[in-house]
Amino acid sequence: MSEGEKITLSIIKADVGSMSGHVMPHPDQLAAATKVLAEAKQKGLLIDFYVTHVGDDIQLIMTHRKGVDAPEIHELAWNAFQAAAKVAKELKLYAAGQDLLSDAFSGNVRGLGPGVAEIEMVERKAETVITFHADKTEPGAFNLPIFRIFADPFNTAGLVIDPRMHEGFIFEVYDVFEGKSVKLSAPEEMYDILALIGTPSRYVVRRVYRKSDNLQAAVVSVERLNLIAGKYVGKDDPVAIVRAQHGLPAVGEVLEAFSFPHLVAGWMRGSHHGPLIPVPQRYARVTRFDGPPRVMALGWNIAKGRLIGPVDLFDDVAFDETRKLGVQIAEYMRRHGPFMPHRLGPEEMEYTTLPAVLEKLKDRFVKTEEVHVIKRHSALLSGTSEEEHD
Ligand SMILES: O=P(O)(O)OC[C@H]1O[C@](O)(COP(=O)(O)O)[C@@H](O)[C@@H]1O
Ligand SMILES: [Mg+2]
Repeated sequence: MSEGEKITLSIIKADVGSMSGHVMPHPDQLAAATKVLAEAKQKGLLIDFYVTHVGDDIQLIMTHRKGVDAPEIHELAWNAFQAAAKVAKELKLYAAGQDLLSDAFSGNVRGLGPGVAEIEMVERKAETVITFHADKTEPGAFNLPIFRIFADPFNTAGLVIDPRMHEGFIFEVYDVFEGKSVKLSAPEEMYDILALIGTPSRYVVRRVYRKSDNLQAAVVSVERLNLIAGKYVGKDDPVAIVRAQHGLPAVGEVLEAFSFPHLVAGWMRGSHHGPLIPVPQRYARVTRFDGPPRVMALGWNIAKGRLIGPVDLFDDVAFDETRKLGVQIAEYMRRHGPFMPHRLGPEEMEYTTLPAVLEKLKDRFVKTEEVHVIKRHSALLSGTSEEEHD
């Protein structure tokens, strides 16, 4: 590979079945996916790859020269997931093939169930990259930390101190309901950015670019499984890629944004809020109430497409207090049982299995006197008659 040649880092992930409910995949599933990718590496389609999991989601981390959205790479990932799903079926694991929403591959895994984060880059002298892998949550879970990494000087000292990033960053915000995106500039438009991304169920920070030279610094998967399937099939469990160092936030600045276990949606049945807890690989399995939501960070250097690493970045005692606080918050939220704000609000519950339950009760509602009282009261307030108000 010559200097300045472009390579692509792709993470494609899916839940294709797991052991003991939704806790973690079986090692044979990882082995089956690894075999498919190893063959592709031997044939020269991939430069390098790494297979891992967070909770019940299998993560394919791949480098190649095919660019983003390349049909060959997406098909390869699809085949790897099919192989892992086959193992899940043989072992009678839970939810075998869950995220493979179609029987056939059709050129691109986007819209078929798996989550995708890809970035094409010209390798820098030392290309430091962090991949984030979350379980029991949605893509908007990355909004808060990504904002803090690239726009908050209280998190990222480099925004103030380093002239190479002092101009700030461009945020591409994606509306998952409309399929539209808008580019906004930080710090000038940071209140507008927050006006959108403070609603993480709808607006997701999809890509971030350094303003001075348009270098792409981050990408987040935006697939919302339930919106694709039209019903609840499992949670999105997003992934993200963040490039670091040398004119970008340092690795420590990137990780710092995860030192606060903020509340995210997606815990238990995709229907509850809980803290996002940063964990090392050994804790990347979800048990309490199928959670709480968690995120793993892997550190890499990329050398002519070769993946050097990973470093298990949250495997640091300095994150112990975050984890402790996260567990306390989890305990506090759990005590609300089926009540909001632990359970998601009605708008988001539309995309879970709750509507089927509410449907059954629909015909048992009868009009009551109180309604008239309320109507009369509203009519009085608005100066209309009760009939007019109807
Ligand atoms: O009704 P089922 O099939 O048991 O599914 C419920 C399961 O769905 C989940 O929300 C799935 O989580 P994932 O999205 O990580 O697969 C679990 O919390 C829960 O156990
Ligand atoms: Mg999952």
